[in-house]
Amino acid sequence: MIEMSEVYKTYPNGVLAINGIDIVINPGEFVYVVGPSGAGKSTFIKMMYREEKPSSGKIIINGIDLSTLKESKVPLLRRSIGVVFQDFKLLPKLTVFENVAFALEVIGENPRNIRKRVLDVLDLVQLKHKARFFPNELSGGEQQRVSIARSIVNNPSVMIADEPTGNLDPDTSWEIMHLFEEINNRGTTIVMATHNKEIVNTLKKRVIAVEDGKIVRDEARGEYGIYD
Ligand SMILES: Nc1ncnc2c1ncn2[C@@H]1O[C@H](COP(=O)(O)OP(=O)(O)OP(=O)(O)O)[C@@H](O)[C@H]1O
Repeated sequence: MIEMSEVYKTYPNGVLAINGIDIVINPGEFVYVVGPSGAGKSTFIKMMYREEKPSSGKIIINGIDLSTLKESKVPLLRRSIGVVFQDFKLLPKLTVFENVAFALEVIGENPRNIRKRVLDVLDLVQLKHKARFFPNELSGGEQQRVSIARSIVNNPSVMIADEPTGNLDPDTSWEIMHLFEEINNRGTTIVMATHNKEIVNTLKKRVIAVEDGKIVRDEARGEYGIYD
């Protein structure tokens, strides 16, 4: 479960990015975060994986209180949260297999388990046959599928995605969305910031709209709204 209460965030330059947010996201939900550019969507989701800290308020993820979480415990939190970005963030000098395996190597998993788990998730994203390729040998959609595989290899209960289809063409965006749906159907909670109106209005999910750092709309099967 994700819970925020009375969360505010002011950046060091004085910008008030989050202006009082209260929200509960239950296990297994699929939530879109929408709103105009600069509304605070990225800040909102960055606080969920402790990329940013709130200036005040409480954030609890899977029972972990992020406001009191020590810096040394952040890696532990990140293991229960998969993160996917618009620009994939793959390591260019590592193969597809190595990019995905990396997340398990750092936690000291044994090599046999790593191999099995990595091949399982590459199978899920249909890229097992490209395990030895390097990121620059893949299309954008394939790179995003690798980054999704990497984000779920630890079996996280929560997946956070910031504009995951932002760099992809419409057909590829749909493929990626179907993959997210499949992952969600297996029980993973998904919170996704997106500007993709067509997807939000077609693949109906809970919609949280953020404007000026506040939640202005929260609907069970919502619409994108009138943002660009
Ligand atoms: N690191 C930072 N330091 C200072 N101000 C920031 C920082 N990151 C974001 N901001 C500001 O905080 C506000 C919210 O930004 P945020 O990136 O959360 O918006 P967003 O809704 O994700 O926008 P977009 O849709 O364009 O990605 C904006 O005014 C932005 O300029």
